[in-house]
Amino acid sequence: MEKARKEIDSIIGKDIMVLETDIDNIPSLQAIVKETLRLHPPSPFVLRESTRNCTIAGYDIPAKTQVFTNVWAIGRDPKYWDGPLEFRPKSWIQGTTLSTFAFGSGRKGCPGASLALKVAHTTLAAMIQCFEMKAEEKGGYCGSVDMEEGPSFILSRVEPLICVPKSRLMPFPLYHAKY
Ligand code: HEM
Repeated sequence: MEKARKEIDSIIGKDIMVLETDIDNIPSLQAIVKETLRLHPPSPFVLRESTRNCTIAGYDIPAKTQVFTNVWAIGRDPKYWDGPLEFRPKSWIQGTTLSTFAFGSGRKGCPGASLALKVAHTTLAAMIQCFEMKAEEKGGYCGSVDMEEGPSFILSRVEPLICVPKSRLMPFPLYHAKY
């Protein structure tokens, strides 16, 4: 997060607010979003129905069977990821050939993926630029976040995240200053 903040401060500065068009120049921000989607895909399963009898990984699947792909487990598989349970955005910056399945894949893949990424990148960039966040834990603000997830088809944390934002910049006058 600190690396992304430094990139935003050095590329965009503190006088104007980060915009969607700046995102291509902030690689660490894109890496943070990809790494978050790898470890915590909002939709942990992708569902398909087999059109004919087939065999997948040694399992015989009859036609018309619903098959769940466990996107959450693929993102944490030690066969593919070094330190799979650690949050390592760096591996995306170093140019991994791997990808995230958080948006599914193929013809039925999420049609909203590029919109979702644009919104996530721009919102996160503005939050990092404008605020320092402190996470609340058991009555105090310790700065760490409990990411334990509860069982569900849409992943959410067991403990809700409560953050206190501390302003670093005044966004609105800065935003207007660009026009
Ligand atoms: C972080 C945000 C999002 C995530 C993680 C996400 C994830 C997914 C996943 C995993 C699927 C199933 C893909 C598959 O079966 O291969 C899906 C389908 C879909 N998503 Fe998203 N999505 C997101 C945002 C959006 C947005 C912003 C929109 C619309 C503006 C959208 C619209 C759809 C639609 C319409 C489908 C069904 C596609 C079909 O059945 O052919 N999604 N999404």
